[in-house]
Amino acid sequence: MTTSSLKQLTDNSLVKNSSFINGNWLKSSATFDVVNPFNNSVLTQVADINPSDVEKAVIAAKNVQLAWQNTTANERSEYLKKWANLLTENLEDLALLLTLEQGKPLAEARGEIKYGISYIEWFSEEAKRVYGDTMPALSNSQQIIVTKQPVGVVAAITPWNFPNAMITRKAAAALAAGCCFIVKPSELTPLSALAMAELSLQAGIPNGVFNVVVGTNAKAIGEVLTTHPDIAKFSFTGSTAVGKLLTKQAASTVKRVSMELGGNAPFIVFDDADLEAAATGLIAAKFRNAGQTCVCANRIYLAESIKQPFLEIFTEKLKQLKQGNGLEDVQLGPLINKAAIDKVSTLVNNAISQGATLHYLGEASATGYPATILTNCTNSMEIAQNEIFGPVATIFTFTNEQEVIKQANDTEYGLAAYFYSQNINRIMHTANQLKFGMIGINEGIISNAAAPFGGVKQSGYGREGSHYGLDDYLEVKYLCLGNLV
Ligand SMILES: NC(=O)c1ccc[n+]([C@@H]2O[C@H](COP(=O)([O-])OP(=O)(O)OC[C@H]3O[C@@H](n4cnc5c(N)ncnc54)[C@H](O)[C@@H]3O)[C@@H](O)[C@H]2O)c1
Ligand SMILES: N[C@@H](CC=O)C(=O)O
Repeated sequence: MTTSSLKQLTDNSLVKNSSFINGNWLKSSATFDVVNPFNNSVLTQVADINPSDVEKAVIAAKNVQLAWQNTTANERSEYLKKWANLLTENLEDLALLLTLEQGKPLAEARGEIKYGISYIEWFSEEAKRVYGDTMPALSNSQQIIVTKQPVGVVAAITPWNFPNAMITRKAAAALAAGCCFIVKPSELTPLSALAMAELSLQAGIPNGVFNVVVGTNAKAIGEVLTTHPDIAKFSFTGSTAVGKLLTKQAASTVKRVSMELGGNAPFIVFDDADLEAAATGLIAAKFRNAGQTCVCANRIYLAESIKQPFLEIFTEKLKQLKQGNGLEDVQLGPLINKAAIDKVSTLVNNAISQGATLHYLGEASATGYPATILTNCTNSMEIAQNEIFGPVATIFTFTNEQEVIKQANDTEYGLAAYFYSQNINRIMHTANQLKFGMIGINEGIISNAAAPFGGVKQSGYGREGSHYGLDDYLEVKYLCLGNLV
């Protein structure tokens, strides 16, 4: 399967070319190109929403908010299940679309669609478990009752690196809680979001409950979504720089805000680790999505005594990864665009000029970046303090536990961290001291719908997935029942 065209889809009605508002496809005279990052060919054109039309989505969501929140939890659960089932029935087409617009290997794209569906399935069940509370009152004539209510209309902005799952992780929780939802996906990957909209229509989700606005003027669209008084909550996944800006904007109407931002994950291999397992975990944590993942291992700390044997195992594994067109039998796809390649290239060149050693350089396609291992890295290098977002493994060494924990925490980010050890005392001590929202212990892949995903420090706040994932979409309401006799 190598022709790289949307014609390969079994059901071409999944290819939609305009924003989805109130159950309708909103045309616009202006369009933008959606490009396949592997060969830079234009896949299709999509209507570029005029930012003044974004308010139509807000009005549509507001108009139906009360009716949606008054459906029963079971009814919302059924809608979500139908949507999930339709995504499952169309898994192959959705994966193909995702690879074509984003570049990741087809097997990974299938994995992302299943991962995205798992959030819809998860929250279709959690919808039924929005429990309240009662508390002992200070007087026998009063009773304290706590209920939970949907916050209201939710707006979201999502990135290109997970065009499906970063949307379902928010939308499914919002819809389950009883909130109507508007999302602006990345302009680089709008087709996956629009296909999900088509399937929401087929699932019978009422008009106005799920809306998708697509356009290139992210700043202006973002301004509407972060400042409109009829939007109660704003949820963002993307870079820390943009997250800071949007947080400020949302403050003007004191919106509830969730921020899923960038990461700079340390990956520590202690001298008592199972080296084979650690190398396998590192391949997954570092090279998934060609290193374009917020939870990617960004700094790899090896105990000095196991550095050589570990590097031998790791390098051998890395040599097995083939890079190229995501539709062929490869494990590494292209980077998203030329700017991404240039950024990675600059970080690597600067690291080498600052003393890092080029230990391994793989082969790359024209639009990819070669799988790379740099040794002799130090925390003061630019590459250690920035998200690399590419297939480059940077190796640091350490000689004692306290030193490596200090180095691992030496970052403004706090999303994910990983370490490998077989000593339970060391495991608990290290896990407790790492200042990150998620810790992989002897595990390189930590994301799943049952677990709370999110960061601390400048990686943001709020949690997605798990039973915690509903909290951001619910208001706690206290009822004081008085004058009881
Ligand atoms: N913590 C998480 O769960 C998580 C998940 C995925 C990606 N990320 C992060 O996302 C980043 C990569 O994605 P990206 O390059 O798309 O990030 P980005 O911040 O550049 O863009 C994310 C989204 O914001 C929009 N945007 C950009 N500028 C805007 C503005 N001024 N106003 C309103 N919207 C604006 C973009 O169009 C896109 O839809 C990385 O930093 C990665 O770590 C975090
Ligand atoms: N890869 C993350 C999202 C960040 O890029 C995930 O595992 O959900």
